Amino acid sequence: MTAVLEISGLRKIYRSRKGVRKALDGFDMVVETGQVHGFLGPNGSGKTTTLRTLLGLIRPNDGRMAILGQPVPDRLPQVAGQVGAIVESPQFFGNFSAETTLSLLADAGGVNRLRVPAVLELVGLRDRAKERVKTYSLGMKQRLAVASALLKEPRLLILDEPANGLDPGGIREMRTLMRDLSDSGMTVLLSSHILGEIQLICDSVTIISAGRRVAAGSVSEVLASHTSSTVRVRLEPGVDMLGAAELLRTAGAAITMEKDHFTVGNASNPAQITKLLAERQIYVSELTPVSADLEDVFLELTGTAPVDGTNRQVDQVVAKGGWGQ
Ligand SMILES: Nc1ncnc2c1ncn2[C@@H]1O[C@H](COP(=O)(O)OP(=O)(O)OP(=O)(O)O)[C@@H](O)[C@H]1O
Repeated sequence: MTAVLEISGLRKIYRSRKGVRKALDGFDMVVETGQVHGFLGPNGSGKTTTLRTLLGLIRPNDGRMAILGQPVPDRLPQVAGQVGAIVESPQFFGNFSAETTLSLLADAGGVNRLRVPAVLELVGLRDRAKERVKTYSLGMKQRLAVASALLKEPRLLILDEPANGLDPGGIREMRTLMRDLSDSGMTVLLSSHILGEIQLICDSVTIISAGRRVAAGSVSEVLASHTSSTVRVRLEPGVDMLGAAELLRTAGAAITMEKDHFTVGNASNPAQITKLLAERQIYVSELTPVSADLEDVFLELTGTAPVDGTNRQVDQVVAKGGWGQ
C-alpha cells in the first residue's frame, strides 16, 4: 500500500499574550491509499490544528507533511485539486436549493456542472435536491457539505467531525456514505469523538493525545495490542456469588458486580481467580476475557499524557500493573 498522507515530527506552538501553548509536539501520521482512517483524540489534543496545518491554513513550527507524495505546504497548489476537505462547518444560504448551491460552487471552482447530479446521488440528496436548504435536517446539511467537497472528485477527503450533532439515523447515513466513498477508491480521513462509529467504519486509526501520536494501525491491531485484562466470572448455580467476590476483593481483585456474574478488572493472571476460589470449594462455570473496544483503548491511552520524547506504537507493549501476577 502507498501512503496518501504522511506527517512526521509536526510541531505547532501557539503564542498569545496569555503565553505559549504546544498544540503539536512531534506528531506523526500515515494514511494509506483507499482506507477510511479515523483520527481520534480528546478535546484540545491537536486534531483540528493538524488538519488546518495540512491544508495550509496554519504554518507549522517544524515537521514534514506530504499529500499524494507531494511535500506540503510547498506543493499544495499542485495537489489541492485532489483534496476535498470540510474542516469548519460550511455555511449555506438557506433560500437556495442543494442543486443551486452545488451549481454555484461548481462554477466558482471551475468544475463542470454535470458533476452536480452525480454528487447529489452519491450523498443521497437527489430526491430533495430542489428543496431549499433551510428545510433540511442537520444530517442532510452535513451531506450537502460532503457533496460540496466531492465536486472536484478528490482522491483524499478530509472531514473534521462529520457526525457531530447527528442523531443515530444521521450517523448511520454518514457511515454508509463513508463506506461507499471508500469502495469507490477514495481515501477518507475523518476525525471523530464517536468511537463506536470509528470502530465500525474505519480500516485504520491514529490516536493523538497532547499533540503526539499514542497509537496507530489497523483497528484490529490497535485493539489487539491493548487487550483488556478484565475477565468475566460466572459461578455454578446456587453458589454464593457475593461471598466469592468478597474473597477475591480481599485478595486485591477489582470486582464489579453484575446481575448474574461479576468481572475482575485487573486480572493479569486469571488462573489466580480459579485457584483462590477452588481452595474454598467454589468452582467457576465461566472465566472469559472481556475484549477491549476502541473506547477502552482510547481512555487508556489518552487518560495520561505520553512520556516526553516518545510515541507509543501499536507494537509497543503497555506496561501496566495487574492483580494476580
Ligand atoms: N488559535 C489558537 N491560539 C492559541 N491556542 C490554540 C489556538 N487554536 C488551538 N489552540 C490550542 O491548541 C490545542 C489544540 O487545539 P485543537 O483545536 O487542535 O484540538 P482538537 O483536538 O481539535 O480539539 P477539539 O476536539 O476540542 O476540537 C488546544 O490546547 C487549544 O486550546
